[in-house]
Amino acid sequence: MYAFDYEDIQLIPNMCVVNSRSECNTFVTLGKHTFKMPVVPANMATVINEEISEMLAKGNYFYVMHRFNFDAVAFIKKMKSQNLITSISVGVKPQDYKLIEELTKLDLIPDYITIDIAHGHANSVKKMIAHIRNHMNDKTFIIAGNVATPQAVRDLEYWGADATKVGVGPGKVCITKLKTGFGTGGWQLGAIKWCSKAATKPIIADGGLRVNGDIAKSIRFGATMCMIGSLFAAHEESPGNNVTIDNVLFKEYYGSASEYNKGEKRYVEGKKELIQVRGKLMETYQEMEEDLQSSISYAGGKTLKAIKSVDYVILKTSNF
Ligand SMILES: NC(=O)C1=CN([C@@H]2O[C@H](COP(=O)(O)OP(=O)(O)OC[C@H]3O[C@@H](n4cnc5c(N)ncnc54)[C@H](OP(=O)(O)O)[C@@H]3O)[C@@H](O)[C@H]2O)C=CC1
Ligand SMILES: Nc1nc2c(ncn2[C@@H]2O[C@H](COP(=O)(O)O)[C@@H](O)[C@H]2O)c(=O)[nH]1
Repeated sequence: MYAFDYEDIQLIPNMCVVNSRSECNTFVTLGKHTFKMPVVPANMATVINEEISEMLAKGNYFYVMHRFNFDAVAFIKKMKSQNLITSISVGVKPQDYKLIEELTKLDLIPDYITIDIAHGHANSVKKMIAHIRNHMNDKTFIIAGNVATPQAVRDLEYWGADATKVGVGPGKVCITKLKTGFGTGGWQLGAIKWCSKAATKPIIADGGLRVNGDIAKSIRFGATMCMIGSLFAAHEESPGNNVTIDNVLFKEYYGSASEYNKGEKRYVEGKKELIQVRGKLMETYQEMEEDLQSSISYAGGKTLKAIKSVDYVILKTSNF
């Protein structure tokens, strides 16, 4: 397979069928719910917190709360008391099994559960999917990952996942490729294409998106939703620490497998970066929505569906 990434591709316009880009609709359905945009902030401690989750849910945007030092029971109670969508992450450790049991007992079943581990094509994920299904039946939508191959997508779907998350090592603060030699870093868009051919359920493209146009490219190659860290990490509301250098405000953005998140230097596969603060989160959402509406118009349609079949070229040299 030819390995290519976001910057190696350009989508080719079709004849326009709208008079204004405001006619283009960026809505996407995942499970039982329809959201305003096919994007979700990464479930990382420097990207999302309870306040942002609540704000996104109220705005009808998809979110996945992270799983680090976090009281899922209290969070779900609070969100459900406001009739908001509930979406949490779990790992595969004993405490994660207990959490599923406790949530079931308390009748606090989340709308979405993301099983979030580095190497998601694993027996541990198979067991966790079975555990969730045993307790919650089909009342929750299970997203499982992360994976990198069609076989992994087929297995996770067969084990009961409702959606798979694709991307091992393409992230901005990821060092998996350097530390292990493995992953989709450098060819993430190719991996999305390859995996989506095997998928019968939605795929979430996770990591490696660097500009808004990468959302349309992910959709063209088979993603239903895009998980994004670095583009969402540096806003006034972002949970990362503030750092000021020469009167310019930055936010810390670090990997979930970095020493900063883990609190120890064991199996480190993530690093920390400073990103300049770019304003309010909702301003970025607004800009992303407008850019995606433009993408839909260039695709010659009125909905995201139009993007899925546009022609594209692979550039001889990267356009960046
Ligand atoms: N998308 C990506 O490319 C990556 C994402 N991450 C993120 O970092 C966070 C921490 O991930 P993770 O370490 O998996 O979570 P956890 O620390 O919760 O570990 C989950 C379990 O999987 C084991 N494990 C982790 N990596 C591997 C592996 N390569 N092979 C076999 N077993 C493994 C761990 O044991 P033990 O630690 O003892 O091996 C542990 O039992 C997550 O949020 C994850 O999404 C991390 C790396 C890559
Ligand atoms: N290899 C690692 N990947 C990580 C780590 N923490 C998070 N991630 C992944 O990155 C994406 C976000 O990528 P971005 O390019 O949009 O910034 C996130 O959703 C995870 O899948 C890590 O420590 N190591």
